Amino acid sequence: MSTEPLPVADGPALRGHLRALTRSHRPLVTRLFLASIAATVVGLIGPRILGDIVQEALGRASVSRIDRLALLLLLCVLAQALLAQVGYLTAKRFGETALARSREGFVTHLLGLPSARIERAGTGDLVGRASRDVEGLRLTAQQGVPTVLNAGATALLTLVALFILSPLEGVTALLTTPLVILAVRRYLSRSMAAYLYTNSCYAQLADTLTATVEGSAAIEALRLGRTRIDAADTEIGASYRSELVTLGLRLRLFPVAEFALVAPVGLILLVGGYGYTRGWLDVAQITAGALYVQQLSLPVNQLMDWLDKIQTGGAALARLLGVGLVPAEGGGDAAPPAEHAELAASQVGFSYRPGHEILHDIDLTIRPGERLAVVGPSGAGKSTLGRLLAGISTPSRGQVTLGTVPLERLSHEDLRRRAILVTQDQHVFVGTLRENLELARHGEGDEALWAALEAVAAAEWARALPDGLDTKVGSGATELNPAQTQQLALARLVLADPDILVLDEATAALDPTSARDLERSLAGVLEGRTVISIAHRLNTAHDADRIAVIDGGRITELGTHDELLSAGGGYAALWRSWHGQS
Ligand SMILES: Nc1ncnc2c1ncn2[C@@H]1O[C@H](COP(=O)(O)OP(=O)(O)OP(=O)(O)O)[C@@H](O)[C@H]1O
Repeated sequence: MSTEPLPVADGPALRGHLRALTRSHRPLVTRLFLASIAATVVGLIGPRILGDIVQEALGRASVSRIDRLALLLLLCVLAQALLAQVGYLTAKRFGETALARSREGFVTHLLGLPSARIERAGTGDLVGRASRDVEGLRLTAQQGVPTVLNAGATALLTLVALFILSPLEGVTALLTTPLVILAVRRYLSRSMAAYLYTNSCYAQLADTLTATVEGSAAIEALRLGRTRIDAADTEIGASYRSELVTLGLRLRLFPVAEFALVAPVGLILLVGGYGYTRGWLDVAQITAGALYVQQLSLPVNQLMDWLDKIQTGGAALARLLGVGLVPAEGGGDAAPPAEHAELAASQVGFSYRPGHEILHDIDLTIRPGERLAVVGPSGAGKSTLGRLLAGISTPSRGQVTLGTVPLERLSHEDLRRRAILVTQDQHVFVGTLRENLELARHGEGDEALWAALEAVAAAEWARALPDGLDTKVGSGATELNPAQTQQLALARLVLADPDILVLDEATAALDPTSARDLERSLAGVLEGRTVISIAHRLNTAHDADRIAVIDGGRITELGTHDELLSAGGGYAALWRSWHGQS
């Protein structure tokens, strides 16, 4: 199945996000820079003092003067360690805050994603972003940001100190810099795309593995094991090749960087020696200069090392921010229509893929409190129509309105209060039975929760649970069977108390007797609400006020059971054959 990955934020969007983050944490960033600058400045005094000690020793100065200089040197080292620690902790705090904000933004956008868009993206893409990318960003934010900010400030200030000490030595230290700039530019021009590609390869691999695990029963039945292994091998091969590309980029960068760091120390000594013979430099300057250049290698090495990991973190952040580029669904701000408004579809068409319309020209008005059954052959478009009438999907053309308001213009909360879809695929969340019920409506007392369970004939088994409402249910705890899971979903629906219910084969997971029992007990609960039942048992249709027959994505018949029977069309034939059989 072809997927359409979620978007990825581009460079300007990424920079905008980082700028906004920095602006919103200005005091923290200011403290970070002040601490880094202070640590570096104090650190730069050390080599200078060491140079003076050498100079004094050569000049046969008194031992007490050298002692004083040594004590000063010790104080400088201690002060530098202390300030560097403050800088590192501040940077870590900034990194953690940035990580938390990015994660929160990601989760918020994720929850607002239209379900149809998630389906098109495939689970692997989302799982990859939520796991591998979040982890990549965590590493960068927790370790990379503090290291890079500190190392950057240290390298810059060390260079400034070198120029103040001796411009000749400063220029000498920069002789190999163009080489590094060229290598880094070459690396950066390719690395972001390469890391993005690597991440997408892993997402594709996760997709294939997830689909294999989910479909394991079908794969075993159809003997498709070899095909799935081959598919996974292909994805692993692509991931491996993408890793080779990024490894090649790193292998071309690091040797150049190493040379560019080692060479200036030798150059400074050469130039220093020549300068000393010509009287341009003294021994203190040469000693301090060589130590500064040596001192530069640690932050520059750290920067080089993290350049790579920052790219991975940047690619991860671009993918996390990309989720926010998909317009959220149900974000409408229209005023909710009056209670018990009419639900109407007018000239509705719907396509999952452009150019492949599934529903055509649907015109349907459902009165408040009406019970409508939707029947038709498999693949006719019944579930799709149910999703449109519950506001889960938005029509590709035409409108579904509640009163006068199109459903997509209602806010999430208003829509959830007014229309709910219940399908046969229900989920038990890991937690207590109470928590599972409270998902529908928070803060209800036990009485209301039991009344809801009672309404769907679930109270008996719920009371038999070891801790009643406080029993842990779901995977790894007390497992509920399909019938109980469905009853739990219906109990949630009773609590949510919407005007409109769309039941998409909601009782299909139950055996016929339990289904009929449940439908009977639900009848009281459904009283007064608009109910659209997508039915595969024709008795549901028989009990409805009206029946819509869908065939080939169109409403082919619409009327009461008796009207459709006397019309002698497809429904009448279906009813006769079903009734004959039963
Ligand atoms: N997520 C999807 N992406 C692409 N096509 C889809 C998707 N869901 C359904 N379809 C296609 O849309 C058409 C209508 O599907 P739908 O599930 O609405 O029919 P249905 O009448 O409810 O079928 P059934 O009774 O078998 O559930 C089918 O051809 C189906 O393959």
